[in-house]
Amino acid sequence: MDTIKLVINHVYDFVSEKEILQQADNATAANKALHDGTRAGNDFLGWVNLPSSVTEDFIRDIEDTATALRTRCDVVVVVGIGGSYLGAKAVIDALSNSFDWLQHERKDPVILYAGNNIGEDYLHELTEYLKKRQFGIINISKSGTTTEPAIAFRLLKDLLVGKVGKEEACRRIVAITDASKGALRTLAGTEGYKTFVIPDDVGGRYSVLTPVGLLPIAVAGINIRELLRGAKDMEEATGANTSYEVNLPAIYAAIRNELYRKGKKIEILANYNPKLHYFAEWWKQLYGESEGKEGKGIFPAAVDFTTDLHSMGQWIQEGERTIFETVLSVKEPKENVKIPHDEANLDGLNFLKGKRVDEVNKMAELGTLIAHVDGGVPNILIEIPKLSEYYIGQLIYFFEKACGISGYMLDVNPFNQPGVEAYKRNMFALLEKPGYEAETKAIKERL
Ligand SMILES: O=P(O)(O)OC[C@H]1O[C@H](O)[C@H](O)[C@@H](O)[C@@H]1O
Repeated sequence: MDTIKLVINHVYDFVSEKEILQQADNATAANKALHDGTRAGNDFLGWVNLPSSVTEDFIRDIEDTATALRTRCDVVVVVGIGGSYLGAKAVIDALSNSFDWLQHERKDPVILYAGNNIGEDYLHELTEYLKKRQFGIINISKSGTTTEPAIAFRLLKDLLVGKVGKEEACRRIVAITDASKGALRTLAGTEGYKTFVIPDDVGGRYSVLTPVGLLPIAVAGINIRELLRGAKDMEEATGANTSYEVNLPAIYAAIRNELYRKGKKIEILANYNPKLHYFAEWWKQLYGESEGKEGKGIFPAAVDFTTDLHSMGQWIQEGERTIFETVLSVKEPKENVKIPHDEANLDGLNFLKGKRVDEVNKMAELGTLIAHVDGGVPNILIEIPKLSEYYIGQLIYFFEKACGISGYMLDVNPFNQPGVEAYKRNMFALLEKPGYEAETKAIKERL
């Protein structure tokens, strides 16, 4: 299999090869536990064999539904928060033209997002824009009770029904939620929306290869078969019996845990391709919610280079030495752009004439890697041959698998997120939600 590569020699000044090898048993046991279901959170392991268990009927259903939405809509709004939108946005942004929404004579609908914030102006501006468009909605919520998407969906549904009538609106709304529980399931049943199920044993942040990610991705015109093929190949290459030396997620998980033990408390995921910005946002949720608990866990941060070398670069080079970097390096860009000659040469850059822009980017990447390692920042490199469905599929499964292994090596349950409830309880108490009377009284006394 042609594959993404893990380059680890730039951590050796901080964690030795021997120390990495010493983690073989731990990492392999953690990987095995994900397959055997013998550790905490074993009711949320549906993602482990997901790529290899997808059926042709399922893919067709997704593709047919996507075609129906594509036929009726110029714009499709993905309503969801956290794991219910980040995976789709990560993949769509990685594989689409950067100026996608500005293209005229489009063949694919524009994908917009709502329900991932409670911004009043955002919702106003979105609904104003949609008044003039033929739009549809993919409403995604695993629990079916999350406040942010529920508010956005109320507004968008009202707008759509008012614009095209109940019957047509029903053809343009798809709900993706739990098989039986939650308000969204009930609503979809009453209204007769087309629905897809988020499997019980797949948590939100591991759900990009379920309809949660696949439907919006297919609507955007991206090949989900290739995405799944990449993920499946990575699933096969990282099975329970794969030996540690060639098990990329196990090695990555082991290194980051060793670095953490040595005081590297923050991991910065860096990219040199602006299309990967949201991939890092997806990764942040995956690792942040999975590992940040019980007073433990690496803090996942992200930067876009070279953009952020002109802002965060100073901190990374010379700030507190508690960080390490994981760099996403895309080998081959899709296009070929050469730097032109300039007669006046006022910027002094004629020495670059005729060189590809990517050559400059690659030298910035190499120069930064050397500078950061010299400055005390260990670097892990993930080489991606090119941004394609197939390799993004590999990368998704790689990071999911590594996250499960890493969480078990840290001795936490990587599949729950109890801490997320704290703000919700306070918000509901402050909003005087029925049933929260005692909490309302208690919180108001503190104000
Ligand atoms: O899909 P939903 O149930 O609406 O949840 C959406 C998101 O919000 C929750 O509060 C969790 O912290 C996330 O893990 C989840 O992805």
